[in-house]
Amino acid sequence: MKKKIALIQMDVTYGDPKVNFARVSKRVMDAVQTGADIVVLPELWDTGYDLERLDVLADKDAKATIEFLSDLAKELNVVIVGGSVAEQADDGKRNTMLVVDQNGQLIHKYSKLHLFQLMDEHLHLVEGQDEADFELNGVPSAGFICYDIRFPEWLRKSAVNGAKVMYVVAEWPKPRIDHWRTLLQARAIENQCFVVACNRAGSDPNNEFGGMSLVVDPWGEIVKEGGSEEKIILAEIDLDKVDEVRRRIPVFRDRREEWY
Ligand SMILES: O=C(O)CCC(=O)C(=O)O
Repeated sequence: MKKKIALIQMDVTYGDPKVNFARVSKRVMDAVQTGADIVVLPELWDTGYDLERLDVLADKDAKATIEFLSDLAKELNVVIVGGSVAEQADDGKRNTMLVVDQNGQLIHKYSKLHLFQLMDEHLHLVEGQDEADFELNGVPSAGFICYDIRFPEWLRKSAVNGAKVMYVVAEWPKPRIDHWRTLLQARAIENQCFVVACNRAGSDPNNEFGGMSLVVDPWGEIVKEGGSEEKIILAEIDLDKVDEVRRRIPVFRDRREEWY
């Protein structure tokens, strides 16, 4: 089964959801023109890392964002792996991923499990308590947010549960972009699945972001990769490759679970 996926490697205007919603609308329309079945947005595409002002900026229960993404998905008949947005939940603010299908149904909501202290997330956000796994039109999938990829055991859990595609959304800074690429390739190789990773471009008052969104296949080969600028990256993936690689080197059969 083949799927066309567009990664929207976009800039994010700091602390200005209105501008960012308009930008996403336009970019998703452009992505659909390229023939994509699935579009992927980056992390915190609504507010950027303006964490100090989340009291006024965060979306209550992500309600307005869910409505916006659902309408867009339904109108354009496309799945949106909606990056993440700043959510005002009952117990605090969260960095929350939303996935809507082509009918506009919300099929997954996941708040970032591992907060990144280097960018002060722990001072402003509460940790997520959600599972990463979801099923997208019959395909076992999982979603992760940025720093999550430094925790291989967290992604492994989803692979053991059967995930064939792992979506990663990020605002990953340029100075550590080599880590980004290496970690994503490693996660794809060890879990023998597709890794579809969308990072933002541009900069904010504190960081320059690295772009380099990429799609890695279950053998670790790079299917498509962006540069550092704003860009829509279109990749075609063949899901049969997951079973092919898992048959060739049956890592999941050979695991010695009793030892770890
Ligand atoms: O782990 C890193 O180096 C970057 C993580 C990050 O930027 C984030 O989680 O927002």
